[in-house]
Amino acid sequence: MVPGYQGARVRIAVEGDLRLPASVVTIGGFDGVHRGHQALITAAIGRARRLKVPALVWTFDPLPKVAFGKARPLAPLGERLARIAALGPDWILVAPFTAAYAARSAATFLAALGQVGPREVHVGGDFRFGAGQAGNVAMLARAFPTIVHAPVLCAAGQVVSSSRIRALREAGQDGAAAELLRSEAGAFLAGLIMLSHDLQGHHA
Ligand SMILES: Cc1cc2nc3c(=O)[nH]c(=O)nc-3n(C[C@H](O)[C@H](O)[C@H](O)COP(=O)(O)O)c2cc1C
Ligand SMILES: Nc1ncnc2c1ncn2[C@@H]1O[C@H](COP(=O)(O)OP(=O)(O)OP(=O)(O)O)[C@@H](O)[C@H]1O
Repeated sequence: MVPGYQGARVRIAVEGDLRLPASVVTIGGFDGVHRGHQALITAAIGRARRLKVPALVWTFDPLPKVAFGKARPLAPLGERLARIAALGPDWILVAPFTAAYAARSAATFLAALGQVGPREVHVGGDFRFGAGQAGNVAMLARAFPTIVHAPVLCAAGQVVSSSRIRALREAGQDGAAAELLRSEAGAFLAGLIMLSHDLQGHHA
């Protein structure tokens, strides 16, 4: 078996096309799918297995910070999806982050989230949503059971973040950046295999 391959099929949907009666959801741009993201997604998948409902990773394309011209992505969408798929969720939902989407209110976003039946939502404490970033975890928690995760730190005790990885790369510290992005050996390959299964499924 390929290391990291969970044996499950990961399905990809576009927001609006998917309705689920129940799920465990985690949400974010997940740029790079670094070790903090991996821990968050893996925890959400663990809870979904325990609750016997599908695990769904809700992400955005383009990344909001890229759409707002604040940063360039660490990796293209295909790599992001493959790295998420390698962690073994049942669904990856991609929301097209258009200007109209970014203008949606926090309440409108919560209504869309409701369509996938969140039994739990897993995010970090800094998660924001809705026009002007008006929505926060307190608002999310009023709508759905919300689990707020403490940030994963690196060996030096600093928060692992996409911004920090970008800064490390810009400073020529590629090794340190790669360490924060590290995942199980073969996991990226396994994710690609799962995605290709998914594409074959769609074309069958
Ligand atoms: C419906 C919606 C509207 C958003 N509008 C804005 C916005 O106006 N300005 C902004 O900087 N970010 C906006 N965002 C992006 C969020 O602040 C945030 O980046 C996104 O939910 C992903 O979370 P993450 O940054 O923790 O990965 C919006 C997000 C959503 C879901
Ligand atoms: N180190 C971390 N540990 C646990 N959760 C994290 C960590 N970093 C981000 N998250 C969570 O992952 C989700 C996606 O976060 P996001 O894509 O903004 O990552 P980020 O690394 O914080 O990016 P940026 O540096 O651009 O702000 C959010 O719910 C966020 O709180």
